[in-house]
Amino acid sequence: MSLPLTEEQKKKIEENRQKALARRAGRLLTGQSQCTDSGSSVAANPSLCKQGFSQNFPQGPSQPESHGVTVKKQNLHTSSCDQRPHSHQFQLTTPEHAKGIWKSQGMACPNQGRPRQVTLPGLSPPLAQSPPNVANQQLFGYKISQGHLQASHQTESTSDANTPPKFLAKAKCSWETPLSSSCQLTEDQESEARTAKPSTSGQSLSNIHEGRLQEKLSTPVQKALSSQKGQCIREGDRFSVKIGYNEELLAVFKSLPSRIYDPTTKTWNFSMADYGALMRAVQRLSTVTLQPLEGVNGSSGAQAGLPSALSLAFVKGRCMLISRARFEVDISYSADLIALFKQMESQKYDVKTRKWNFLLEEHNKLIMRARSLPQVQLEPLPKTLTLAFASQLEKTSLHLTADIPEADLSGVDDKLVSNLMPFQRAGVNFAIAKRGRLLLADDMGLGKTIQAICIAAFYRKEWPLLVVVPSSVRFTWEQAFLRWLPSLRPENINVVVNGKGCLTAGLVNIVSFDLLSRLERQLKTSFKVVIIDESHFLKNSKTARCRAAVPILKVAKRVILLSGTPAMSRPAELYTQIIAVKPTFFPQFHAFGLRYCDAKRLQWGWDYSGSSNLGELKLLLEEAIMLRRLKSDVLSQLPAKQRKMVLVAPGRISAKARASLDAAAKEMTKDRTKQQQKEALILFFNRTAEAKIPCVIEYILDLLESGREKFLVFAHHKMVLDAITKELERKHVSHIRIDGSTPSADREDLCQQFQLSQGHSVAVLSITAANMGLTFSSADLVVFAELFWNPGVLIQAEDRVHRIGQTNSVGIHYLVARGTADDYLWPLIQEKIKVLGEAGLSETNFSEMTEATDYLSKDPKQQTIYDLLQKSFEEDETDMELLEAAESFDPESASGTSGYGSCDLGDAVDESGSSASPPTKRRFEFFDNWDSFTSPF
Ligand SMILES: Nc1ncnc2c1ncn2[C@@H]1O[C@H](COP(=O)(O)OP(=O)(O)OP(=O)(O)O)[C@@H](O)[C@H]1O
Repeated sequence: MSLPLTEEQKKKIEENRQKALARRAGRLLTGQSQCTDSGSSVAANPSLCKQGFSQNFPQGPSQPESHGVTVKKQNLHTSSCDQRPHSHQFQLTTPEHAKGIWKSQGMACPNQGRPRQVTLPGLSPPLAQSPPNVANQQLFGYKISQGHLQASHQTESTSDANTPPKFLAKAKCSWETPLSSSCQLTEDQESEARTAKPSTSGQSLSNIHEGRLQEKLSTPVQKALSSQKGQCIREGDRFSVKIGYNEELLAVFKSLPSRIYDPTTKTWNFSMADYGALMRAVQRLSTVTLQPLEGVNGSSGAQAGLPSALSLAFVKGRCMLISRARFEVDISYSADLIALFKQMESQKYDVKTRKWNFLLEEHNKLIMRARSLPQVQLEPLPKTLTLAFASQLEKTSLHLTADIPEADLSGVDDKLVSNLMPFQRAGVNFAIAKRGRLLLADDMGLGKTIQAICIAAFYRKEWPLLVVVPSSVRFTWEQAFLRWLPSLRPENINVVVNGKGCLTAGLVNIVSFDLLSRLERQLKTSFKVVIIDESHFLKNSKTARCRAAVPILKVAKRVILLSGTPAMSRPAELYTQIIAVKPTFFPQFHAFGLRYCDAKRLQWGWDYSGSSNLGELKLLLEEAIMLRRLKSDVLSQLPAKQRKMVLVAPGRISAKARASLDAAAKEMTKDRTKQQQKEALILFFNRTAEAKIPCVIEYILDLLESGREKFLVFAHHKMVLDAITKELERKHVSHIRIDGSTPSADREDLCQQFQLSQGHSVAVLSITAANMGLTFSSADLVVFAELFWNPGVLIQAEDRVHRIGQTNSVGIHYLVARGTADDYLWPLIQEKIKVLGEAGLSETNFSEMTEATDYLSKDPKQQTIYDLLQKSFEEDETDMELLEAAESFDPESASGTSGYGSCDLGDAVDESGSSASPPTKRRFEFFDNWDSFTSPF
């Protein structure tokens, strides 16, 4: 990417060139007359003439003429192979005619066939043989086009039977004719030859010599018709060669010491030191023509008097950050710049990247000095980076570890502070050091919620607080606030459940992204403290969510963004989150796009979907915006299992489902016979399953949107399993399903399929059919869409993931829907687990590891139901009855207690897939076993 030379530079070059040409012409003519004066032909004393050349002109490689002189292609190169005519008549030989290959004179000369000579008096002999007065000779009255020599003069030729008449008539060649017709010209070439008539008059001596000089500098050797074309391309201080396969050339490549083969581009590249050698070798190859590098002197600028093209080339590049302390310069070769680099104290050359790098503290000095080099344009680091790394830029010595002070959390509830794990405490310190504006991007399950609550609580004086979350976790957030901040009363928390809600009614206001975009107009004053959970939901600036949230964030004093996956596919997704935290960073997206999104201008506009300079982006984010720890970084601080009770949104339960549930609950509290009570209980469970479906689906989709790739979803009712798989199919999410109807033989295969799958994959599993014997250790999250009254079965199901082979801490999410049977099942399960733990039969303590363990209200009606459940489960036959009854649940039936196929039967169903009723005995064996574990008393 070189810029045009300035007028002054051009003028200077032209002056130098003219002087050099004049000097050389003088020397050349002296040499020439010596040759002719001696009265011998070139052949008689070739070395003398050759020497005369070599003293003045670069040997070997063709050179581009970059001094404003038109390049005419002619091979005037002298050669040690003395096949030149021993006369003033210009003669060329045509070897290997059969292949149509035009061998250079520098090659070992062919001797196949007797060379036939065509005399062309109008053409001059080679330069070394030229008489002093050559002005009127048609030295350049032909040109090589695509390796063909084309002449436009009247040709006097000896008659040659092997020369095709057409060629003789039209081409008017002046070389020894080939023995075949391979030298025939195409129509295009003929017309090219016609238009290539030389000016035969008015050519000054200097012009002629200029032309010769150009030839000497820039002309590739005359090649045969089939010569393979290639091109040299400059790449910093190296160059690559773009050409197809050629055996001879490959041998040359392999002989060059600096050779590197790039398998990606399938090209060879070399250091500039080998350029001259390569071009000289190529000149001697008959099968290859290489277009030289623009502006580069192949003999490394060795000719006296000529300005080095390399030193004149305009180079443009930029600085890139490579670590918190160093930056590198990405720029093409410039001798002056290298000299400058070497003056820098902290200079280092990276042999791998072939780039120079320096300490940040030398950045400004380097930029200033580079500005004094007229041929160099070096772009400094962007302002955003210099601001973010200001401390490094100003440093005189290197302190790489950023000291983050311990925050004073004495104003935050002790329950929370004392429960923070060390890395969580460090996260809080980081946030406070960043004045409450950050993107907390810890891996999923590392406890971003507790950290965010702590950070927000540190700024409690600035509340009311706004918490924007995916709608499926609004109530989980409410519970987390209540759990970790006992100083907060439930009435201080306002969960906005619909479009009629008020955004500012509480001290803590929790709202979903979608409701925020509907309600933001309510805001008269801005929130000073805002938490955004799953902030990557804001990745697209055109969405209503983003349009509503970003203005709120820009004016807020504290912005706590939480995301385990801030960008799921490309850096462009980070932009809105970056400006939400630091509105002054990259105020224009385009600047961000150019640097980090590999922005490309296409026909219809700019494409920002790519990525570039990711290392630098990571450094910038980590320095100024983001804190990210992976599970593997803090594994030693994590419990093996992290259970989470997710209170799914009651608002998602339809009015019809709610009515059914209420009716079922009412039925249970009536004074009925034992059998009637059980029937009511069964109906209550079935209606719970039905009611939870929309919340479960919403939660699973939110997990997928949040970047959770692989997880297990356990459910009990066939109706729930069906609804989940149907939705995953609709969304084209890869998944497997194992339920009671899955033959044993297929289960292991499905399990393996899931274990080996890449990307998004969900295992939809029946609690009763897939809770043992299978390993799903490639996932680290288990979601229970439904609760099951036997906690032993739940723990066994959890352990499908938490087992040998699992290297991560495992997340367990229990979806609990308020106003359903879950209200009773959840405390009941915890109670049972507690009993097991006390008896030393379970290490698990749900009560300590989950939020909201005591949300069950003490309503007498509810207490009755709880008691009923507890009593029922203590009876041996209840499992059987529940399963049997649930199996026949048909949501469409009036009673809700009849019909088949709605509940998954676990291992009980006949593996042949028969829909006939499975043998009852076998069906319940499994539960009998589990009762012996879970109900020891
Ligand atoms: N210090 C802690 N003490 C007790 N429990 C904790 C602690 N930190 C996290 N947990 C528990 O770990 C579970 C996961 O935490 P949380 O949901 O905040 O993770 P996350 O990072 O937000 O995950 P995701 O990105 O999946 O939402 C929760 O049940 C939470 O209560």
